[in-house]
Amino acid sequence: MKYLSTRGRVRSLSFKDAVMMGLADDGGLLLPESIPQLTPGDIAALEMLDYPELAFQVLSRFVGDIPSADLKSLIDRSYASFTHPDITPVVHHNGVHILELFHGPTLAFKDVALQFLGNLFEYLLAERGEKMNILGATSGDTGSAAIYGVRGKENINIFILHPHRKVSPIQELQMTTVTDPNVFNLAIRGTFDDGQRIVKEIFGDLDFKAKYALGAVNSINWARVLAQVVYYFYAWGRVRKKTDCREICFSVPTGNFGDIFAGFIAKKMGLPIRRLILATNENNILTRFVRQGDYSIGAVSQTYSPSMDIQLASNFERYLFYLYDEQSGRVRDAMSELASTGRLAFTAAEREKVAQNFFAQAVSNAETLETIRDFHGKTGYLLDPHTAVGVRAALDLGDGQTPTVCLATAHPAKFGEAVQLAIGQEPTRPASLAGIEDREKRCETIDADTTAIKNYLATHAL
Ligand SMILES: N[C@@H](CCOP(=O)(O)O)C(=O)O
Repeated sequence: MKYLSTRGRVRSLSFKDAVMMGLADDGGLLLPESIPQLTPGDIAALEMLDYPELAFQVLSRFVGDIPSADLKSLIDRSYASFTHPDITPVVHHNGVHILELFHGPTLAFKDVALQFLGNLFEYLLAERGEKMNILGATSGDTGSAAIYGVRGKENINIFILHPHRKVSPIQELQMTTVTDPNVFNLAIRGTFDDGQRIVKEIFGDLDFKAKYALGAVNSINWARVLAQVVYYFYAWGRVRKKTDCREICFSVPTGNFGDIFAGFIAKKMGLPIRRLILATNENNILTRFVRQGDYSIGAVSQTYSPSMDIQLASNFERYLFYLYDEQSGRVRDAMSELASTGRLAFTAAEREKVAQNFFAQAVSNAETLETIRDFHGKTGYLLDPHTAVGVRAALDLGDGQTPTVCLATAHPAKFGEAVQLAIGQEPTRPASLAGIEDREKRCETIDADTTAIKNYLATHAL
């Protein structure tokens, strides 16, 4: 399996080189040259595998250059830190199937890929005798998951930018209370979009990237998306066992388009996904794209689901590559139009193609709280605000026949304020959060300025 860039100027990379490159050197995002196709028989054979074995079966179709025993061992170690024996269990309430993705060390779906990526980086660096400085941006969940994935690891420093006072208090503490010497938290005076832009600008300076051996943990890194493809297959097997369904829908709360793009890849591989329901909060650029063909960047709003407070979705570029029939020249033109005008428009034929894969809904703050309250009232099950956005969209857009799996992307305890507003009491905290407010903290506040961040990196890099 070889990898190419959406912008067409990087080709024929091995999986390992694609992981190390992170953002493609031509500014695009890396994708496999072809998507492995599974027959119904292949899919049936995956249905009841346990999570690590399933992960091995899915990943090995995309990874051509890591010996099987090593890949298996990386996968096993990555999921050993999860607190649920099923890793990503599916629970069923009131006809809604909920895929719980929050049983990793930082209580969000990001752990599923970032525990693996942390171990993979360690493995590749040891093999190459190299060091790495990871640079990432977070709107709340990627940061702590990435930090936990590499804290204390040799030959890796990690620098995470989060928007100052725009993540939940628990999300902030999960990052800033990790005081291992290789972890650097930077609270930027700006939004997540500023952080993501800065990260891309710095990766785009190829001399700087090479000099400081930069590595990417955001979903610009293909390994992130790939590891997330696995749980779509996992949920399919569990829901099929329960309902004997022939097709399935997924409702995915999304901001950066990475999680739902993983579902799109699963569908391209042959998983019988009838609908991918894209659920946004009031930052509704992706919903406007699906519903009206209007992809125009607005100002970022702060909502009760801060991890999705994003305008410019990174992985949208990967989707454009397929929407434009894999013509990288068209992707290049679109990305430069977006950079200069802040918007993209789509033809009727393109909109029709989008509609074959996606339904979309934007869920307001008030609807988010209402959904947490109603669902809790009816079932006793507590949704976090991001999951509530997805559940609301699923209830409104499901076809009433095909089972819909809602991705539960985070534990409600990460968002105490929203839960308190919805049901009048704080969520019960898992053991990992006990006393988190009292722990030592380390974080610096810095302007959302590329040069300032580069200077910081140059001073603190390995
Ligand atoms: N929602 C994310 C934003 C970064 O997205 P990523 O998937 O590219 O890492 C977060 O919680 O940080």
